[in-house]
Parts: sequence; structure tokens; C-alpha cells
Amino acid sequence: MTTNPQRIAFVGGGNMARSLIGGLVRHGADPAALAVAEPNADLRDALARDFGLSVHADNGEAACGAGVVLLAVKPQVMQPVCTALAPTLAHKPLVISIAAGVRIDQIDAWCGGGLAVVRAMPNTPALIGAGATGLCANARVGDAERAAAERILGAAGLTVWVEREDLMDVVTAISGSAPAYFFLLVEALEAAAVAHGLPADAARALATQTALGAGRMLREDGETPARLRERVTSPNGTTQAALDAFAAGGFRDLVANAVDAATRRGRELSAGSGG
Ligand SMILES: NC(=O)C1=CN([C@@H]2O[C@H](COP(=O)(O)OP(=O)(O)OC[C@H]3O[C@@H](n4cnc5c(N)ncnc54)[C@H](O)[C@@H]3O)[C@@H](O)[C@H]2O)C=CC1
Ligand SMILES: O=C(O)[C@@H]1CCC=N1
Repeated sequence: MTTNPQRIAFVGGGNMARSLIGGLVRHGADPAALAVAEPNADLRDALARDFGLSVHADNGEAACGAGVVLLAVKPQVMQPVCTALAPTLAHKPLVISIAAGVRIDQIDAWCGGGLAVVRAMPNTPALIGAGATGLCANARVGDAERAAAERILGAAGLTVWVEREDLMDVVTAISGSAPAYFFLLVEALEAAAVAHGLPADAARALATQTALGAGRMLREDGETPARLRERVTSPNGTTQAALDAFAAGGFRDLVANAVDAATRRGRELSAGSGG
């Protein structure tokens, strides 16, 4: 077997793998240096058609000789997938896992031990190059491996290194899972507008564009979120009335509870009570 340090093998070809592969290809990665293993034949065909990379039904075949093996399966199947792959990883590639709640030491042990492992937590906006990914590495990850992990995840958006692995569960709660919170807010705004008589398509368009505009201001204006909020809020005006209603409903506590719940669930997954 020849090892090709440039070759990246994805194990699991679902939503997140597709997002990351799309980012790499958009950034000029050579599809010939990319492989994916995926049991679902329709997904394999779609990945081969859309990106021109090599697709495999067998995980070991895809990972064989790869310089980077990126594990993109669900947390619940991570252990059997890694254990079965371990003999193929004897050449000690860089292993990157994007699974929620699966610890670096678990990945390392299941994959045979002694590996450089990066745990990454991306999110679905990676699909359009607007992802946010938290990264954490074990001590075997050197500068070259860090750069490789940053290049792969960075092709799909922003990357932030976190030095303490125990913080990865809260990263999962505030970026990995969080697109869903913003989508929920837009759903709720739409429903409220429709209840007031606004046509559904107008409600969708206005709420969606407002989410985009607010997101861009957060990134581009340079002001704090609090200051941006204050700028919208005229004294005794409509925004103040809405914010008072949010406060009366315990909005900040509700968000804190949601982040606690997601963080706890991440810890449960890593403790193996995943289900
Ligand atoms: N969906 C999200 O927003 C995010 C997901 N993640 C993590 O990414 C990972 C993948 O999630 P998704 O892409 O959303 O799930 P998904 O279900 O779309 O993809 C997982 C893929 O793994 C394949 N698979 C199942 N058993 C396999 C096996 N034994 N060997 C190889 N492939 C196998 C499935 O057929 C599926 O296509 C999970 O660990 C999740 O925690 C991380 C960040 C965000
Ligand atoms: O819901 C989940 O468990 C995964 C991890 C972060 C986003 N989706």
C-alpha cells in the first residue's frame, strides 16, 4: 500500500461530508485526491456525479493509504466504524472526526491508538461556504496536521481552535446545532406574521432577508450585538415593545436552557449513553 499524504478519505457521505467536499472542490482541491465511503448507493452516485471524486462502499478501501481520514458518520456508529477501520490506519494518517460528543481519546483508541486526531464541529452553513467550525487537537497533531485540518474545514467557512476539549460540547451547542435555532426563530416570525394576515410568501421573504441582513451586520459592522440591537430600538417604540415581551417570556433564560440541554446531550453521547 502506498500512502498519499495529499489524499483525503471521507468515511460517511451524508450531509456534512457533502458540505465539506463541496467546500474543498470549490477551493480548487483535485477531486482525484478525494475519496468517500458511503453504504447508500444513491448517495455514492450523487457524490461521484457532482464532484467527480472516487466513491466506495467499503470504508477500508476509501481510507487505504490516505493522508487524512475524515470520519463523518453518526456518533452512534462511530465505535464499530473506527474499530473495523483500525487495521487500515496502521500507516497513522491524520484522523479528523466531526461527530458530536465523541471524544478524541475514544476516536484514538477505537482507531488503534497512537494517532494524531482532530475533533471538529462544523455546521450546515458549510454547504454554502458560510460554516463555522470549532477545532480541537490531541498532542500528536503537529503544525502540518493543524494546517491540513484548517485547510479542510476552512474551505467551508470560519474555523476557531479550542484548546480545551471539554469546551467542544458547548461549541456544538452554540454553532453546530445553532443554525436550527435561527431557523426556528424565522419559522416563528413567519407564523406570527401570517397570524396577523400577512401572506405567507411575503412573511417568508421579509423574515429571511432580515435574518440575512442581521447576520451580515453582525459580521461586517464591527459593533457588538448589544449595540446593534440598541440602534434598532427607538425609545418607547415598536422594538422596545417586542423586546419587553421577549424579556417577560424569559428569552435569555430559555436560550441558556437550550444551550445547557445541547451541551448535556453532547456529554451523554461521549459517555456512551447515546442511543
Ligand atoms: N448535521 C449537522 O448539522 C452536523 C452534524 N455533525 C456530525 O456529522 C456527522 C454526520 O452527520 P450528518 O452528515 O448530518 O449525517 P448523515 O446521516 O447525513 O450522514 C451520515 C452518513 O453516514 C453513512 N453511514 C452509516 N453507517 C455507515 C458506516 N458504517 N460506514 C460509512 N458510512 C456510514 C450514512 O449512510 C450517512 O450517509 C455526525 O456525527 C454529526 O454529529 C456535525 C456538525 C453539524
Ligand atoms: O444534532 C446533532 O446531534 C448534530 C450535531 C450538531 C448538529 N447536528
